[in-house]
Amino acid sequence: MTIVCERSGFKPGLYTNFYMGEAPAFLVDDLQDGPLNGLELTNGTCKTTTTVGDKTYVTVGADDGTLSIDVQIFDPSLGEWVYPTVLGTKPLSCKGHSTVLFENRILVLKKGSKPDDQIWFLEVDTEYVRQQRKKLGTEVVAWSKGVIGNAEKPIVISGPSGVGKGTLISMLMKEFPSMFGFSVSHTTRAPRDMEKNGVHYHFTEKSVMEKEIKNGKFLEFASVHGNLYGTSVEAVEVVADAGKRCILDIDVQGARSVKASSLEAIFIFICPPSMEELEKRLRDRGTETEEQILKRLRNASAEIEQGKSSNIFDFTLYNDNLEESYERLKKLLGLNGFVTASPKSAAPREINLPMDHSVSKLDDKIIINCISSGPDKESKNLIMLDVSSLKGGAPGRTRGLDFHVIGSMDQLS
Ligand SMILES: Nc1nc2c(ncn2[C@@H]2O[C@H](COP(=O)(O)OP(=O)(O)O)[C@@H](O)[C@H]2O)c(=O)[nH]1
Ligand SMILES: Nc1ncnc2c1ncn2[C@@H]1O[C@H](COP(=O)(O)OP(=O)(O)O)[C@@H](O)[C@H]1O
Repeated sequence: MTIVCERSGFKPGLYTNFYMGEAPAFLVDDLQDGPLNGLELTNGTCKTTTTVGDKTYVTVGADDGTLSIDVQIFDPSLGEWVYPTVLGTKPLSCKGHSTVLFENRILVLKKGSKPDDQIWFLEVDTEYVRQQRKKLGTEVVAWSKGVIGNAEKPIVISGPSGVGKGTLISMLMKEFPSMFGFSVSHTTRAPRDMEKNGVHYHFTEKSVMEKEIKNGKFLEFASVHGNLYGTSVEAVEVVADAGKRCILDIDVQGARSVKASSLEAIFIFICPPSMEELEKRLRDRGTETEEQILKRLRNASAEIEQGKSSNIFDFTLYNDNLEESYERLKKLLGLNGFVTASPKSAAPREINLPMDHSVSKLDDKIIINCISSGPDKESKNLIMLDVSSLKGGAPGRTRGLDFHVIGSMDQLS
């Protein structure tokens, strides 16, 4: 990838942003006659430009916190602005933003935002974006929120209906409430009597779910026993953001999709001691009609076959005696003899970036130059954003970020 920023006094890839009122580093308006036609920029709008290869990405947001950031791409081969398909949840409530190109993504720093919402990545040419571009046949960009620190690997649990997945997961969550969080899936099936929307599932209309699948909301989805089920990117990320380890209860097709995704996870398959016992558990549970029970039993053999023979699963757990199976599950998760149920590692460092800052890239480092003005002095801080061990990315969060203060200076004003 080449970075084309050839204006005089402008170092390639070093400083590709400006904010209305500051000296512009690179004027989009200069690209060609009138390339901003159609952007309708008004006062109070913040825009940045970043050039990647022969394309210019413009991010536009309002500095009054009312608008999210929108993206347009100027493609010189077409000589026109392209409005890309924007995947992922985009950042909201911006009070201005600055950008810098980092490899195949544009790092966006939101001004005046909370520490957990100030770093975002607009992926413009990552593997995921390239795949989606091919699939959708349009220009694609994808948002991914940046997160300081890392999260523990999620746990994917699969197995036939009635084997005891839900029971084992509930036991784990009850014993270790601060350690584990459940990924609440979306489904088009009807809720059971005791099931709560948003807790057990997000019960969703089929047409709505199909539309959301098209919009890239799901990490994986599958048709199971005649209904649609899917794990949204958000379902996994909210658990990780809360510092908990995410548990996914999904079928074998879903497990296969997760295995192929960028989400690193531990895969566990739960097996029944026999088909007779599985049928007994399903019938005794009393949540399905006879027709649904028969359908689930028919699907069970194929699921067990795939669970055992595919290379998806790291562990197979036979759920015969419940207490013993639960102990074995804890053992394979390394939880035996765990006394304090608080695994949280030290809280990641948080930094409140002041409104007045600029961002630049120096070699492989992101440098943030912050200026804070007090009544009688002005402080300047140089902060390095460590991006050397990024993990994840769209679809999902970009993790592994860290801040280091590398210099500060107070000046009397
Ligand atoms: N692929 C996929 N499967 C899911 C998801 N949520 C649940 N499932 C699976 O769908 C199947 C049916 O789930 P459910 O209707 O709750 O019935 P149960 O397994 O008998 O409790 C189970 O195998 C679940 O693991 C999801 O988000 N994605
Ligand atoms: N090891 C076990 N022995 C006997 N019954 C079990 C065992 N594990 C779960 N059950 C029961 O089997 C039924 C199905 O379990 P559930 O957790 O709902 O399965 P799944 O989530 O895999 O569909 C429930 O009534 C549950 O109480």
